[in-house]
Amino acid sequence: MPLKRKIRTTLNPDNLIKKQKHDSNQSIDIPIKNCLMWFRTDLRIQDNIALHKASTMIFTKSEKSKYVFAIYLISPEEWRSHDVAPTKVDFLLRNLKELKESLNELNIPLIIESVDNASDVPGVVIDWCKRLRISHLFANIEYEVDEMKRDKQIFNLATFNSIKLEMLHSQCIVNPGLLKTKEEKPYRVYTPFKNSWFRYVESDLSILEPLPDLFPNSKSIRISYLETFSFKVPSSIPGFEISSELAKISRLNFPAGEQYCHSLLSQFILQKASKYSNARDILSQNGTSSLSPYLASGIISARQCVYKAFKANNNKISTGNSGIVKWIEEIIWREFYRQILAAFPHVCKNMPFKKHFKNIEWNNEEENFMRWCQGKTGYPIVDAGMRQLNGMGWMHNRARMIVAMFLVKDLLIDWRKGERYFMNHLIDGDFANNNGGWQWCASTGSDAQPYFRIFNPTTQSSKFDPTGEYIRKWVPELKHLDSKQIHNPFGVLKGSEFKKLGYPEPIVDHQKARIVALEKFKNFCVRLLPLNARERLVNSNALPSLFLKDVNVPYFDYFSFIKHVNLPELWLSIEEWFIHNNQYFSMDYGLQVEKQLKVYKELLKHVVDRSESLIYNINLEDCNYTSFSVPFLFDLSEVIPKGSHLEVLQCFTWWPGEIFEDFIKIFSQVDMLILHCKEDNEMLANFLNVSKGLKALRINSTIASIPLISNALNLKARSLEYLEVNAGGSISLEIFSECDNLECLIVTKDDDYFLQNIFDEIKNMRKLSLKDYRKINFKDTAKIISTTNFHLTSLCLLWEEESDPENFSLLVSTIIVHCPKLKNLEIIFNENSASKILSLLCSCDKLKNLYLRNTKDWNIDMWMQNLGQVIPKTLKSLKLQNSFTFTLKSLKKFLFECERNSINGLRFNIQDGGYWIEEEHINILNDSVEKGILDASSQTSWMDPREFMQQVLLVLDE
Ligand SMILES: Cc1cc2nc3c(=O)[nH]c(=O)nc-3n(C[C@H](O)[C@H](O)[C@H](O)COP(=O)(O)OP(=O)(O)OC[C@H]3O[C@@H](n4cnc5c(N)ncnc54)[C@H](O)[C@@H]3O)c2cc1C
Repeated sequence: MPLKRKIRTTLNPDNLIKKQKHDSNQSIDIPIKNCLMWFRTDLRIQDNIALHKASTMIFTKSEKSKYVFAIYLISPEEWRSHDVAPTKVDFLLRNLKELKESLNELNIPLIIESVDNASDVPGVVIDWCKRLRISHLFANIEYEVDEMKRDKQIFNLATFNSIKLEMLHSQCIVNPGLLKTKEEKPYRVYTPFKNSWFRYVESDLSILEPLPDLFPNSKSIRISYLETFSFKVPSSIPGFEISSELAKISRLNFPAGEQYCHSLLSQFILQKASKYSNARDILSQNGTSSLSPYLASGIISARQCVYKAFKANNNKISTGNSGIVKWIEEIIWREFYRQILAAFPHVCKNMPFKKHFKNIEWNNEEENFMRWCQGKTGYPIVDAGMRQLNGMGWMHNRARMIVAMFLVKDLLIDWRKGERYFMNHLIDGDFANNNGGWQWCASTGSDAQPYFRIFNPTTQSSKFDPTGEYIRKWVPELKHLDSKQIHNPFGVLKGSEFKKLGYPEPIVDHQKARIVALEKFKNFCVRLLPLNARERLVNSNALPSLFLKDVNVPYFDYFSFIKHVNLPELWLSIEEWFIHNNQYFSMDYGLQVEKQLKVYKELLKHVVDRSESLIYNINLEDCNYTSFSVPFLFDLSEVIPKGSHLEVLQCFTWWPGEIFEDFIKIFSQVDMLILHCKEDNEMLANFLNVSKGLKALRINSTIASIPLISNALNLKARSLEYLEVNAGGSISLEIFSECDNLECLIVTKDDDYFLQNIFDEIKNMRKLSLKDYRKINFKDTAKIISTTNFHLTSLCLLWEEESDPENFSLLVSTIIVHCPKLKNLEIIFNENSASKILSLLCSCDKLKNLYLRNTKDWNIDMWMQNLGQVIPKTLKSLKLQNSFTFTLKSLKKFLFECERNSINGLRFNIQDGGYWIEEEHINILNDSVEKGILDASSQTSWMDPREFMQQVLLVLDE
């Protein structure tokens, strides 16, 4: 029997609403007497759906003797069991006072009653209903499991007492449960949820409009029910007291009341929202809205927030000002986590969203946990975050992510302990967001960080608190440190200086902790057909126990296996590996085995189902078209949705046309293409003709004429931004004269055509690379460079033979004049041109990477000694081909000059190790690494399609 997921349908909020409707259809309509509004996490009068409904019901009946009452129950036991922070209770009480006053102006009394036992809550509400002659009880839904259980009891009690309970959705703009995947399932991944959310709201923008103002009660209520106006809001609750200092800070940072909250929102939208995209991550900047306490307690609705943003964004919601859209997307995260809570109630029961993570063995070392809580871990950024939480009851989002990740991945402490500590201290403690945030950081949640992504706290610190201002504010022991020392004082300062700070040493070594964490988590995210997935399937009788053998590639019949496997369950175990692989699904190597393909295809279906926004990366280079992989590839259109986005396609032109016919049905866009041309292919040409895009193209190994493909590429030429031609011969290169937008051109193997045509108009060129040229000379190259309009940042000029030595000075002076932004230079030179290279270096004051090459062995002793004097301070990497040799003396002189010239952290690399290098060379180099002049490094040359894509992006994003 396959595994079945148990879902507790009775606690689904929509079921509760359906039940209300069902029961009310069956009972006689209850005559309206008075209405009671039960406030819970919705302490506002504006845009409060339940309150509005109650008020409208009384007003439309226009009966002066019928009224709306309001009630709030103080329930310390419930608060304790949900770890509500004292500072949040204080905030609630302050807001209750404001709410009471606002209601008072509408002649609505607010009854406040304390209930000692949580189980008494339903009875107390119904008692009040009886006392006040309530016929209709209104409340907004709370999605947590305990709250839903409580409301179910109230519903039964109310029905028994002939009171109609109306529960309404008011926490979200798009109610949980409304948006579903194509398979009618709740979303588990944020991005498709967000896209669907935008589509839904954009289809009817009136959803965003807040409700109109409330109708007041008739003043006569003050005569008939005077005593109900006399309730007082207590100023504190025993067991939830806070220190006077925290009370002061809390009042200063988070004043109470709807009015204040709306002025905060307006100020944010007016002054900060447009810069939100960048400012939101900088810890010392007050770049976020600080509205979370108000949203968490319902002082403001999400709809009011988004409506204001929408108006400021010229009535746009998913487009327009990027800062505003980003902010709206954060509110959508809030909606996402609420729908997760409603659809997967097991998250409320201390369970990870991905249940297979429940068996991780945590270290849970109490001492480490205490130090984390107190902000004494020795990692300044973590400590600053925790001290901000302890000091003001709130923490910046970036800091929340850093400290949470640190607790789980560096200290290997159960995320639930952190989640609880947060709830116990946050003024904005909100179960859905907190649980979602923690599970995201712990990699156990819906759309969580993959387990192998572990924040380095020191890097995070220098990136998001570059000046150290945030750390200085919260960790005063470090306030005198400069912006370099402050992120890692233990690593940077001398022992004695560090001791003087009175600040703790790091409790763990991040690098070691990272490795341990990876091992721990890896057990839960195994590769194809993982043991634990097999175990689960065996335990649930989905598979016979012979499948339990711990072998990497199990020897069993995949076909019968697949019949037994419950793929959605298996999917849970391997989802990290697929989906979080940068959102790319790569169909490459390992496709040869028919049975494996079958599994692969089934899994692909599940990958696709779970991520609408999946981007495909197809590498057909390794496929053998006589093998089984072909039928599988022909079927792709059954699996991959129409209109999908193909980011990189790597293929041979001799692949069967049917494959490309399939691609035409599926992909509407191809961004990058790596083409191995051997012959023409009509279907591939058709596919290129109908697909949009094509920013980058690499052509390899042309030996035959390919007019159809050439024509297709011709039409794409205008959009090309990156072009790499590693093919000589018969490809028709005329197309490239159309490449007006080209930013990067790499040509190996020459073709006369380039000389005459392509270089006329390359004004946008930022990277130019000419390799293995025979016919081109320095003069022509200089001419080409002079047309690039001063944009070039990378230049690579490699010839097999130097064909034009006399024009080398012209080339160098052209580079000097026309390449003021040059950052990367790769060039061949010899004895004759050596001095020119030195003068070139003198003028390249932005150079970062320099690769010097030669085609034959050459001793560069003299030259090397001068090199240290001229290399720019910006240089970070110097590579020499191993055909250059030099003595120890010149190496020392070079390093001495580098030191004198204040060169720091230069990566010095002799390609392929340099076979002539002796031990003494190595010792000298190591010495310089220790002194900080050099930085050790290595290099690789192999490049797979993913790297190709990264290289393209790097050039285009520069
Ligand atoms: C480990 C962890 C725990 C968290 N615990 C809580 C919590 O208990 N309560 C809480 O409200 N938020 C929580 N968050 C989310 C987020 O950190 C806060 O909402 C945000 O810092 C509040 O500041 P702001 O109001 O200035 O946010 P803004 O950046 O101005 O965002 C506006 C609103 O969008 C919502 N929002 C923003 N980011 C998120 C997010 N990542 N997830 C869900 N909603 C978001 C919040 O309601 C927020 O008020 C947590 C995040 C993490 C990583």
